[in-house]
Amino acid sequence: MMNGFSIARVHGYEIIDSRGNPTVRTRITLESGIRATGDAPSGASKGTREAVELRDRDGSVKEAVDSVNYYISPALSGLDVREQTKIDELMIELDGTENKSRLGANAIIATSIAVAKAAAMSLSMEPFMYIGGARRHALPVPLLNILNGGVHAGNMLKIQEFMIIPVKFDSFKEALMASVRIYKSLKGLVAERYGKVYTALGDEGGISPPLSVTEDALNLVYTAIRNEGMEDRVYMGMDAAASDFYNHEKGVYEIDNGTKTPDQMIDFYLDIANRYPLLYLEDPFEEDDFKRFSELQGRLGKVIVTGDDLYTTNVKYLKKGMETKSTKGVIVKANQIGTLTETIQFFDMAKENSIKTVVSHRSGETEDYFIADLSVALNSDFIKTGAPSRGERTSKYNRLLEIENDHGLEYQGRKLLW
Ligand SMILES: O=C(O)[C@@H](CO)OP(=O)(O)O
Ligand SMILES: [Mg+2]
Repeated sequence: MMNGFSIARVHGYEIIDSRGNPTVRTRITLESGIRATGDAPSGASKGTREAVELRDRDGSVKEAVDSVNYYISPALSGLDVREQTKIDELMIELDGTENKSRLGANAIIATSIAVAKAAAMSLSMEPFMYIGGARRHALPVPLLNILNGGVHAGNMLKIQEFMIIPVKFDSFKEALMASVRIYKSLKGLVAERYGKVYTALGDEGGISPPLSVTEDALNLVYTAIRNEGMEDRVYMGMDAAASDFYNHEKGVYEIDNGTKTPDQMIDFYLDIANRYPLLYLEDPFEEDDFKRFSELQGRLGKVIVTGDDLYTTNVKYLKKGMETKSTKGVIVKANQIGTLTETIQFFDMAKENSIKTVVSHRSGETEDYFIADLSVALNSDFIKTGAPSRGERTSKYNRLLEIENDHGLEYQGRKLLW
């Protein structure tokens, strides 16, 4: 039956992401006249098990846009926009492949997000309240990637992300403002040590100084934390994104101007955790080495070893990770799996098993702040959304500030000190 919640039109078109690459935007128009959009973000250091982002040979996403306009649109027309699960399942069925390679995960996730936003709007609800329902809502601890390496930067650092984690604060705002001070202090340090010309930013807005050795980057970040007198309240994190510097033929990691065997990598991380206040370590090994993730997690105690490329937001691989006790943390990226429904299933499975959750952006983002709402909706422990310096990252931070300002929710930081 047609009502105000019925989908009148689903329209896809190309926009650009933060690297200037074309990506998919879906706009949903309801019979009531309400309109909402959803954008597909895009990764650079992708896991091989991710759902497929359809990209044409010329770099455009015209084929994915066609999927929205010629396949998804007619199938969704007339459906009640509040039926998120039914709509997501319909798109999965319409695609018919294991990895969403026919319609494209970019076409499907943009639509899935637009559906949720349109439903929230038509109920006059904040997206986080609509998606989270009766769940407890709280503000996540941000993992701020303030120094960039790997495939996100032009330097020779192999570790992709060096993060600060403002845990011991009473509010999200205080935590964020302290982090901004550390970020600025880092920028000053780099200018002082290498010259201002070296304060260029990487893809996620972190400084990308001309370094090649992990230790130098860690030292810079820790010095910035200490310069601000924050060493008792702010921890450190890294995303190695190790699949990107693993040499499959030789079975070694190419890092710090040399190579390390997987066992040497374990010692390398243990040593870092001994000398720095490391709380978080993402993708320390290549994406098939569940066994070493588990060994490292066992030996690192309280450090949250986290799987990103390891799981690709897919319950199938999370189950495997749980069997092998591979990690205490998971990255949650909606476009890795392709629908909101599957993303939430993955999130819930992690949470039910006491695994720490990190709702995350991609290195190619748009200004849409949807993941900020998603993190609050699901009561995620962390949000990973880059440095506090570029619009596509600050839109998420500013949305979290807005939610805190308007709803005064609790900050997850103190609770994390288990
Ligand atoms: O590895 C990661 O965690 C992400 C986001 O930081 O990078 P990308 O989107 O390039 O996969
Ligand atoms: Mg990662």
